[in-house]
Amino acid sequence: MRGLASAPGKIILFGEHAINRQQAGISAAVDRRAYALVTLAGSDVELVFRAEGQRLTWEGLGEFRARVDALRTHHDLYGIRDLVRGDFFAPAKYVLSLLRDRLGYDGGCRVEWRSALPMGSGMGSGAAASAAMIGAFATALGRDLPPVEVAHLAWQGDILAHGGVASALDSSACTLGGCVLVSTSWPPRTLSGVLELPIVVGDTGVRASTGEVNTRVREALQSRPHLGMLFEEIGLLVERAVPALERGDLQVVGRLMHMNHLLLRELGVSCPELERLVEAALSAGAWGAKLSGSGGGGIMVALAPGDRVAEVACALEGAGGRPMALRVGVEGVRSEPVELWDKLGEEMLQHADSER
Ligand SMILES: C[C@@](O)(CCO)CC(=O)[O-]
Repeated sequence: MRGLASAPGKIILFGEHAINRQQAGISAAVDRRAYALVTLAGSDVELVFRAEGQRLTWEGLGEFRARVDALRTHHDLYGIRDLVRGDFFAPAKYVLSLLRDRLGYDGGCRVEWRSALPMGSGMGSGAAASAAMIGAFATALGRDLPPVEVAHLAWQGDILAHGGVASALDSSACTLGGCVLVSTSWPPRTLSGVLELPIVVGDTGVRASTGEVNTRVREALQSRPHLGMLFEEIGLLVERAVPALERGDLQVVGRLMHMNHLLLRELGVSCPELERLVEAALSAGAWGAKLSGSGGGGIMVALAPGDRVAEVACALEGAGGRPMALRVGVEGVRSEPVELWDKLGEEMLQHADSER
């Protein structure tokens, strides 16, 4: 029995880092997807992504989960970071072990991924991979899991991947799709009327692990506690951004995005490459631009008047970035026909949504 599912990547419009300090944030799904194929057979668990692979038993997976749970109980963030550093599949293994309990399946399985999302770029590659795996597993078993439950399970993987503390910003957008407001109360709220945002994404090409950037932020806060003020200011921007987004006042949204960027820069998570791209986007007429994701590299997003989008993309390229024309607010996790798997070559992965 086989099941195929896909989940979109994400951008963060507001609130990265502050979201992990009691503030709200806003993320949106974008049309680059991760795909997972689950084949139910045998008795072992096999995980395969590109040249990497791991084979283990459910018992081994249970032991792994117990180790993670002990570290989480003791809030041992360095322990979690070290565990994950050396194990590419750690988040998937953790989610899979939770999923096994939820679905009551303990036969063998092989999970394979193909993804159009660059890793360490701030596009939610990990959350999308988890969401797609959960969706594919449920599909293979002919079961239906409510999207909010998938989002919650995928979030558990991000907690590991992000070094012990993660928000539901990535997992919510990658699972529920659309544009979501994530706050301290569960579940996240889907924002209405914001599907056609004229967003241009610029990739710096610099890769940074969210877990490592999060650790740097935590250490910076220990030595300079006054930086904590920045999170409250970001929270205030989110409060203003929600109504502006819902009434379609994109000029205001753009200005608020840029203010968010300045606060993130003060926090120390920007880098020269991101600064160059943000500056280029603004000079080319964007209403606003900011880094998106944990920072330290990865992507930035610019919100621009429709007739400036091409110019902004051109400016990003001129400043050394790779512009991406992405649709924002696309569908979340979904089952796919299994036959699609063999067609997922490089070209298809780049345009997987637009070709449907
Ligand atoms: C930096 C951060 O806020 C965004 C990661 O995409 C981390 C998190 O939300 O877990």
